[in-house]
Amino acid sequence: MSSLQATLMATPYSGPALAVRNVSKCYGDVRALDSFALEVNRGEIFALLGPNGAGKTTLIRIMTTLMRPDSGEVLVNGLPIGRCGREIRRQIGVVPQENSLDRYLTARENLELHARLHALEPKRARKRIDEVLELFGLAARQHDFPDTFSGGMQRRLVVARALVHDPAVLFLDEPTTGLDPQSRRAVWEYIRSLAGDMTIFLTTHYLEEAEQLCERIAIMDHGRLIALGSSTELKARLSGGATYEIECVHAQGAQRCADILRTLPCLEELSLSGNLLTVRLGQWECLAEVVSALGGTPVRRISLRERTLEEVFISLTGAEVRD
Ligand SMILES: Nc1ncnc2c1ncn2[C@@H]1O[C@H](COP(=O)(O)OP(=O)(O)OP(=O)(O)O)[C@@H](O)[C@H]1O
Repeated sequence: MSSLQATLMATPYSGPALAVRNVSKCYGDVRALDSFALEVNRGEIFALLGPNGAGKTTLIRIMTTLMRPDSGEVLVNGLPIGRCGREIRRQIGVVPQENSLDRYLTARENLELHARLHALEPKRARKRIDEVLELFGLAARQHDFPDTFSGGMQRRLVVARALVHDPAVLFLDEPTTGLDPQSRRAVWEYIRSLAGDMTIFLTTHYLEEAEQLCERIAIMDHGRLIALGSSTELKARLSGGATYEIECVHAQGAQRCADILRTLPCLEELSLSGNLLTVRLGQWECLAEVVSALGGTPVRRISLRERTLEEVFISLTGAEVRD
């Protein structure tokens, strides 16, 4: 162990779990990360979102010591990736996009192999493997081969494997891609149950997943951080007033209302589908004007349409499909 490692490990660390400072990485002409910066607090569940090709996997590969950045600094629990790779690998758990289980080993043997790779003392390994099998609802199937498992069970086994050595920071790269809604929710429950001491960093294409699990969400695109905050904070960034749905009892009434509402100065957008009107107002204060403009038209419901994280994501990263 170098003197730097010894000094860093001897000092109690109270800073962020992850600190990424001014990191750039190019593949030939492609700039995957461009002066990227981010801090993740200890014990936080944090999501990184971005369209295909935004640079998420590159960033995870750098933070998990699988790749060196061209420039910039990355600290994991205060340890610099360039000089303390081995110690960092001891402190992190990684759930890659692909399941990468050994199909010729049983579920338990997969966990035992991981424990040996991390040089866990056998008695401690046995206890820990029993714990994670129990925690992830896999104890009854521990002697079966992963090929006989459902997609959800295989994913749970991969997460369980990443936890065998009790990491301080857990990286999950698209943890629930390809799972049905029930299995996805089950994985969420397990992830939630880990929250507390462990820092969890996940990437996902499911915006609901980020919203359900994470205290803070970062959105990146073209290798840069473009937004950061809680889902409520991110939604509040969307400008453009308030959107209401007005459900009339009859389609004729909706058409008549649409004609009247179109004359109001505060109306920014209106769409009509059958008996449902969707109106965007410059300010929510104009709702009273809208209600009085409806006159005596029979209306079943007027409701505020909440902004979604997807709207924030699309407004920041554009609507075009990436290759
Ligand atoms: N080994 C590589 N060689 C060349 N270009 C690469 C390599 N790996 C990634 N890239 C490019 O770098 C950019 C960032 O890729 P990266 O895989 O980090 O994005 P991502 O956000 O993880 O995408 P996805 O959501 O599709 O997994 C993309 O333009 C990608 O084509």
